[in-house]
Amino acid sequence: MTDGIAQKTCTPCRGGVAPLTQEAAEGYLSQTPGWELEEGRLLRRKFKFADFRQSLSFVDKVVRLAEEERHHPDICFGWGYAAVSLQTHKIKGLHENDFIMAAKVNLIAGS
Ligand SMILES: C[C@H](O)[C@H](O)[C@H]1CNC2=NC(N)=NC(=O)C2=N1
Repeated sequence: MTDGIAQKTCTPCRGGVAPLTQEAAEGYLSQTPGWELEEGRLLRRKFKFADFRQSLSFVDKVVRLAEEERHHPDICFGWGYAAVSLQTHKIKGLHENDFIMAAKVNLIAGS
C-alpha cells in the first residue's frame, strides 16, 4: 500500500466542517480492514493479543502515533485485547483524519 490513506498525515481538527456522510465513510472503510462504523459517526476496532503486556505494548505505540498525528483515539485495553475508537470531536462525526489514524493503527498491529 504505497499510495493508500496510511501515507497521509492528519490535518488540524477544526469545527465548522461537515462530517463525512455515511456513504463517504463507507467508501473509506475498504482502506481500513477490520474497522466498523457505528451509526456512521464513530470508527471502532478490537485487536487481540497473546497477553496483557502485548496489549500494553500496542497501546503504547498507538499513543506515540496519536501524539505525532495530534489525533487521539479512545482506547480500552486489558488482558489480550485493545478496543480502539476514533471520532473527530469538534464535528461529532468522522473526518478523513479518523480513517488515516485507523489505517496507521492497522499498520502498527500488522494487519
Ligand atoms: C486541540 C486539539 O488539536 C484537538 O482537540 C484534537 C486533539 N485530538 C483529537 N483526537 C480525536 N480523535 N478527535 C479530535 O477531535 C481531536 N481533536
